[in-house]
Amino acid sequence: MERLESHACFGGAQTVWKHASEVLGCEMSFAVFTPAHAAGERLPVIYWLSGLTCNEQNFITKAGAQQFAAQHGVILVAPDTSPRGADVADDEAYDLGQGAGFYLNATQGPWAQHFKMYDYITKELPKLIEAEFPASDKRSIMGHSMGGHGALTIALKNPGRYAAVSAFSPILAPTQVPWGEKAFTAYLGEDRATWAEWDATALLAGASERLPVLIDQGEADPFLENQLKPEIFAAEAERLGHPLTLRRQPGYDHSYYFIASFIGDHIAHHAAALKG
Ligand SMILES: N[C@@H](CCC(=O)N[C@@H](CSC=O)C(=O)NCC(=O)O)C(=O)O
Repeated sequence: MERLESHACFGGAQTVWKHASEVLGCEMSFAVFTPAHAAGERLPVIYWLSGLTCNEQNFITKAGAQQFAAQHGVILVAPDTSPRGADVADDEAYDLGQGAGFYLNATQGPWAQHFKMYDYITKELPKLIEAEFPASDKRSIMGHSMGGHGALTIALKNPGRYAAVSAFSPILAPTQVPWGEKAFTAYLGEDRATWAEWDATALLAGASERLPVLIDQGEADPFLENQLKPEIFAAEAERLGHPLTLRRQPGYDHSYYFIASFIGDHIAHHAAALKG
């Protein structure tokens, strides 16, 4: 593991690291904010999953989350959104390939060789974080857009592993919208039956844990109607009695200005669950 950046930040440290990922078969960068803490203290960890076109930098430079993590004594981990490199499959479009890993395990060529973001986020990364940083095994997960959906699917597929889950402007029914249909066809193939295990709305019915979901959604988000579709997820959550707080925020768009406006609420929500 190599440290690429280190900055004093709200009494703690914002660092960026590079390591050779066995699961993804490439070098990966990830960011870690570590608040001030006592020697030997182990802190809970919130994982943040970013959206299309992002890498580990977007969240740490735009969301303003560190001040709240410092207040609550939680570590923040923000990985890149896909495998990267000249040897890794890619596409010219912003919504497929590098920068668009969708937090699933691809089964189709040419993607299957490296695009195993689900295994990376749920297995390899937490193992590394809990071995190399002052991190406990208490974890929660949140994200934005493609990453908001990734956070939801990962929490739903791993009952008991995450103390809390939340999302900003998540893609909520990817098997029914253009971003998801395009990516799932490429990564998982034409057989839609194989898509359901990676769709948050489809996963709700089989969830064995009714972990409360917090979602913030901007009403002025240009992707709201065609790509995000919170109404589909909300209807399924209501049908199943799955606890959901869906906050529709008038005037806010899809950007990190929106995330920065409400990230304090999300970190407080996660900290309460992680320390409860
Ligand atoms: N370039 C595209 C849209 C790209 C975009 O809006 N990316 C979002 C995430 S979208 C869902 O996963 C993002 O987080 N961008 C990075 C940022 O720092 O804002 C287009 O123009 O349509």
